[in-house]
Amino acid sequence: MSIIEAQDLSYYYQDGDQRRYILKETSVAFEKGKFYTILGQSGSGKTTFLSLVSALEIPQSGNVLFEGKDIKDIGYENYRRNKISIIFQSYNLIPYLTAVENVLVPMSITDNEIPDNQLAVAYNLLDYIGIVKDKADRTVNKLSGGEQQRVAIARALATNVDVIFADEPTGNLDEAMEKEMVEIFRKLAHEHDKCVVVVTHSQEIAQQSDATFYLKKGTLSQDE
Ligand SMILES: Nc1ncnc2c1ncn2[C@@H]1O[C@H](COP(=O)(O)OP(=O)(O)OP(=O)(O)O)[C@@H](O)[C@H]1O
Repeated sequence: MSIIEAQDLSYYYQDGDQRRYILKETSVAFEKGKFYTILGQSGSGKTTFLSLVSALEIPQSGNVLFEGKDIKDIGYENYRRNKISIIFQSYNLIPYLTAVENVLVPMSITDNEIPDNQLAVAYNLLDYIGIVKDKADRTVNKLSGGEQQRVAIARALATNVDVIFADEPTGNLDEAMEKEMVEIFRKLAHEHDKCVVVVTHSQEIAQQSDATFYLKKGTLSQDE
């Protein structure tokens, strides 16, 4: 069964008296244990799509289901806080906190069960993603872009959710770092049974994923 399902999603903005559709009755389903990519030209609506499936925006019509249940009924805030994580191109970390403090933040606001030894869990997560203790204790503005994105991935894992959305996560990183990030996403899907959905411009990343969807004219499909 799919963990995330978009059903007939439509999203438009009003341009004078015209409705400009970014997404038009598009449907797609994602499963656990798989690493998906979404490709599409600039302005095709990829970020908009991620915003809808992560409940940062609400579609004018259509539904998003999580484990078969409409996220409207789960509650948008509950869904955002407890069911999914988002990784952004610009990391969106809190710059004056250390790496480990950034990872602790979502643990303090989720309703999901988190072990008592949160600090140890946070250090472990960072270590797993390649941030050793010395770097974990640095304020994040003293880390490189690649290191900051690792912290953002560790933060995304902190609440133990099954679904990870990422919007151009390697957009600010060099090729070597991009490869390492892709390895992490593959591992999260294949070894930790996460559902990982990555929006990207990179054909190379798409080739490494289990399935690629192309966003064109408001519709997602597996055909180029
Ligand atoms: N509220 C809005 N008002 C006007 N235009 C909007 C609004 N929301 C989105 N758009 C436009 O919709 C289009 C789709 O935007 P979106 O950011 O989803 O595309 P994208 O595929 O992620 O692009 P990129 O690859 O460049 O990040 C863009 O042309 C954007 O300017």
